[in-house]
Amino acid sequence: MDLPREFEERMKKLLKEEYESFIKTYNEMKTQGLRVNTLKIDIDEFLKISHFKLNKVLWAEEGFYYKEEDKPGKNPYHEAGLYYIQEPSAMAVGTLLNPQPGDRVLDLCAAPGGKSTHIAAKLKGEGLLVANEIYPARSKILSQNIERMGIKNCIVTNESPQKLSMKFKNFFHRILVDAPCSGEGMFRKDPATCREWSLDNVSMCAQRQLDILEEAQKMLMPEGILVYSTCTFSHEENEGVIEKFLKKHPEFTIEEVKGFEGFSHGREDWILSEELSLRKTIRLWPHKLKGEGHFIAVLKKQDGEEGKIKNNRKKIDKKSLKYYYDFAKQYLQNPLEGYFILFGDQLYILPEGVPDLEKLKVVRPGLHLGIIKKNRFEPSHALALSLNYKEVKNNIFMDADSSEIIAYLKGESMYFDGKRGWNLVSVDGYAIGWCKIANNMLKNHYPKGLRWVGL
Ligand SMILES: C[S@@+](CC[C@H](N)C(=O)[O-])C[C@H]1O[C@@H](n2cnc3c(N)ncnc32)[C@H](O)[C@@H]1O
Repeated sequence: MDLPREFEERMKKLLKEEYESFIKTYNEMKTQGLRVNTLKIDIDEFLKISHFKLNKVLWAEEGFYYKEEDKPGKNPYHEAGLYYIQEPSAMAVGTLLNPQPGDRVLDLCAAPGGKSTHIAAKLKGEGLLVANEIYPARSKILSQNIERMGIKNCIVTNESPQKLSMKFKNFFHRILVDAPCSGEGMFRKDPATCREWSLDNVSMCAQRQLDILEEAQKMLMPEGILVYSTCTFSHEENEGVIEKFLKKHPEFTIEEVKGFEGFSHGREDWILSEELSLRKTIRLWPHKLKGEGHFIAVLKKQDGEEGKIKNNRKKIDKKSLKYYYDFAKQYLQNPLEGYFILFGDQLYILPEGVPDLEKLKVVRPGLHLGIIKKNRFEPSHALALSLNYKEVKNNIFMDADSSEIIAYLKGESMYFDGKRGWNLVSVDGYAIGWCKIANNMLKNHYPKGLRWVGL
């Protein structure tokens, strides 16, 4: 790989005798991983049904290395949300954040959603996840990934950290700042980051990271946990940012966390700091473990006030839900219930404990159920992916290695002898989308934007 000269020189100076083994990794293959979505399938069952050649990632029980030839990105199980393709080192962040069912968690820099979907799996459907992304186009991709993984208790916002912190004062039990960074740890995975690297950019990133952390800390409850992570090696963006943050916020301390084989500690000596607790931060190096470069700091807020959040939301008039209930009676074993909310004609169920979202740009205020049309209800793709086939009355089952499932994913209509009306299509028993049956024809409702092309 063609690395920036200044980057190589810096790393040589810092790593000294370790440099040779570090630099050799750039001639090796990048590591690739997938994380089983335990919201939909348990790990043993996944290992039984998938024919991938997988090896365990040490620091994430749901994480596995896969082999390129298995092409897990182009597989019906992927579309059914049975796993998320995630760089193995990145899985350490969810492990160390360690969210508990019932927690309120904020993922402040969330797109495309690797860590958010990991957090959601750990919440096991209980509690609240707010997944935020500042760029509109990226927030849509984040929302799609949340939906594919069948997550019900997540709202997706498209806001700046400043705007969010005005709303959610001292509200979250756990916050993740997976900060935008110079990406030095991802050069093998993403050569574009390598081309864009400069020392000026490193400094700019460090300032932006501090600004983001400043907003994040306002939203954390006392005793809450704030995890800061980057995928870069630069000490300015790692130990440097944490040192500056702690100086300004003595109410935070660095937590001692469970290490895993291959993890290294932070380098306070690289920023000439006497703050020895910086050693408790974690570094993941490609020459010491099977993964790309990462930095993780787990911080705890010792004191402060707990926030009170108002919720003046009016309950929705049940009459406007008539078409939803007609649909649910005809097609679901039991109607999904909860706190309903209508955004225009789009119907959602809000997760529990969501405060008033007024004045925020909300991409997805919870589980999208569908659209209330003039005289009927049309179920959403998100609803399909959040269901188990046992919750639905009409089902169509397809095998993962059948030509039918490929045709379905390509958006084709086909002859099919099934029950009239809406049917849930499943691959090996895992929901993948809707179709409608009429006159022995299957009308395909797999979303246009997700359809497979060129196979
Ligand atoms: C490292 S990526 C996040 C990856 C994500 N957590 C995951 O695991 O899939 C950082 C994200 O921060 C966003 N970002 C950029 N500038 C930002 C800012 N000023 N405030 C908050 N987020 C920002 C980027 O658009 C990007 O999506």
